[in-house]
Amino acid sequence: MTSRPPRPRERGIPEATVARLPVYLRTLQALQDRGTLTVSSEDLASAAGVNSAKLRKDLSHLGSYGTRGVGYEVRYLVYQISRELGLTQDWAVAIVGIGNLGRALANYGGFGTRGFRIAALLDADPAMVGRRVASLDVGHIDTLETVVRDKGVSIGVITTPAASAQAVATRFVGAGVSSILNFAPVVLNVPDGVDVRKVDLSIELQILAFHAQRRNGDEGHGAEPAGLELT
Ligand SMILES: NC(=O)c1ccc[n+]([C@@H]2O[C@H](COP(=O)([O-])OP(=O)(O)OC[C@H]3O[C@@H](n4cnc5c(N)ncnc54)[C@H](O)[C@@H]3O)[C@@H](O)[C@H]2O)c1
Repeated sequence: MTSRPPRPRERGIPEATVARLPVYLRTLQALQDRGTLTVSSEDLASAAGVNSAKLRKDLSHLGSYGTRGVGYEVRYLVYQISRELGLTQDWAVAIVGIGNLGRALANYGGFGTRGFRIAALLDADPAMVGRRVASLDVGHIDTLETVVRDKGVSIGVITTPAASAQAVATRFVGAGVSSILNFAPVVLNVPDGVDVRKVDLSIELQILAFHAQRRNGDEGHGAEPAGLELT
């Protein structure tokens, strides 16, 4: 597990710089929304209302110097500033499939304290759409792309039946979500660069059953010869 990066003050970043970082961030996010990939220090400085020498000095405290002739990469700078401000710890999560399991996860209060915010709940069943679960209105699966964009969803949780899971995963990936937690009993195909974690309680139970069987067998028939292991 990685330790948290030192906070701005711990790293000796001047308070005046820290105070300007949210201004740069807001400006950069507006550029990002317009699809801008890179920005020169002059353009960023004028949009943020500071002079460009000050801006370059501020960003140098973050270890960000830009590239001569290109400027700063907007997306990376958004990430760097967010990280400095400690904003990267909030992960917006969308759950798709608000049945028994999806509802249980949505109602679990422990995610928020760990930086995971359930930002959206989606389902395909018209009887479920519009219902209120865990203080959120369940949205229709057809709105997935909009919801991912508007809520900044970075982790997708799939709790649909197996037959729907691949289609949901494909839509998550298409919407730019590159971290998926899959509870459906199916192997998902995703492109390189997308992380899928699969949770399967039945596998855990089978492992427990295996050990319990060995324990019971040992009690009933005497200990196995030392060194005999299943491979
Ligand atoms: N990983 C585990 O340990 C574990 C444990 C229990 C259940 N599961 C799996 O989790 C999944 C959900 O189980 P459940 O008991 O909550 O089922 P459920 O039938 O109660 O809920 C499934 C929900 O998914 C919705 N849905 C179906 N197709 C959809 C689609 N294309 N888009 C959006 N929503 C869709 C349904 O309307 C329903 O609300 C199943 O795949 C089940 O096998 C996994």
